[in-house]
Amino acid sequence: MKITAKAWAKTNLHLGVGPARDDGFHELMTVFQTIDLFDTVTLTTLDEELVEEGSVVKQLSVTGARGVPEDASNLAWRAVDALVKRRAEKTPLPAVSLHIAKGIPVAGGMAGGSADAAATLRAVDAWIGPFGEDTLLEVAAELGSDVPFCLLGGTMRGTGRGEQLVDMLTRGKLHWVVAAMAHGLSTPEVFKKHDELNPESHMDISDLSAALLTGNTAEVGQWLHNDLTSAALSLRPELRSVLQEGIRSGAHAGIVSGSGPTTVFLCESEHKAQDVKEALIDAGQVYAAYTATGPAASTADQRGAHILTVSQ
Ligand SMILES: C[C@@](CO)(OP(=O)(O)O)[C@H](O)COP(=O)(O)OP(=O)(O)OC[C@H]1O[C@@H](n2ccc(N)nc2=O)[C@H](O)[C@@H]1O
Ligand SMILES: Nc1ncnc2c1ncn2[C@@H]1O[C@H](COP(=O)(O)OP(=O)(O)O)[C@@H](O)[C@H]1O
Repeated sequence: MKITAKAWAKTNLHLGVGPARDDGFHELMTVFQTIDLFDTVTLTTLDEELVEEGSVVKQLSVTGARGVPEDASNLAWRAVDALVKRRAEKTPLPAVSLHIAKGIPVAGGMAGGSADAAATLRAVDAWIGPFGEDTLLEVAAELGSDVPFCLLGGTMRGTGRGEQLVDMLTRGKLHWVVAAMAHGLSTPEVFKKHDELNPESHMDISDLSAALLTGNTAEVGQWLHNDLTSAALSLRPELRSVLQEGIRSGAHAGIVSGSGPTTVFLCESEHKAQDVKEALIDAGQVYAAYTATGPAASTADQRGAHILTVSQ
């Protein structure tokens, strides 16, 4: 059996970071949105080999990016193990291989690993499920704070450590430029730097929520905000001039995506986004730039991680 699932990248239209909790995570007030860069994960059963104990994953390969682990530390591998453990029956299963085709910048604040975990949960669910949406969401939250959102997609408010999700109403599509850097940033390091710098927390999303309802891009642009900006800029001072170049070349607003170092720019139209992308590439500071729209999908069954193909 061969199952391919797809999951979108995310950005945070608002990322308010509250105090660190006893478990080390920070209380968040965030607005997630999918944007239409994506990874796919293909799970293939290796029917000649049955596994009675330990992981059913025997191989993992990655194309489209460097620096992604190809062992049991990969979030997609961990997602298979975590969901297989939830089976009521403990009968042996065929071994599987995983292949990840990356289109989402790695360690870029765009939830690439979380997207792969979410796509893998959908693939395993199609293989040996159904487990039910509640179990999938529970396992997703065990795997990482961003994984539940990657499973559901769309535009959602995230609280707690980001795993408590509520749908948000939005109108129309937003046009984005995504500027990726050659080297990623570690999320825990960015939160650590944030704690050292201790900037003011912004936990009010009412203006952004109202702007999203109008569908007016300039207004949405006015309320984009990320509390991790000072930490990301302190670790990567060159992001300041990338942000300036995006605005100079015509974007309404630019922000660091999540923990960075990817930056995202909100533009009035697809045409304007193309101009901003070219200006960013010409300025020579970014590794790659893409145009994208958010929220990513136009049909309900594709808004989060979803199955693309199943073959016997
Ligand atoms: C910052 C955000 C914003 O959406 O995304 P990225 O920019 O990484 O994509 C997320 O909060 C990242 O989520 P995710 O990447 O799933 O993080 P996790 O694996 O759960 O946690 C990794 C580490 O990040 C820190 N962390 C994460 C979430 C949170 N609410 N508080 C934290 O302090 C902790 O140091 C934790 O050990
Ligand atoms: N499937 C995966 N794709 C990308 N990175 C992964 C994956 N599994 C584990 N990782 C590890 O997670 C780190 C963070 O990657 P990623 O999820 O892309 O970034 P972010 O947390 O900034 O959104 C990477 O440096 C890599 O070591």
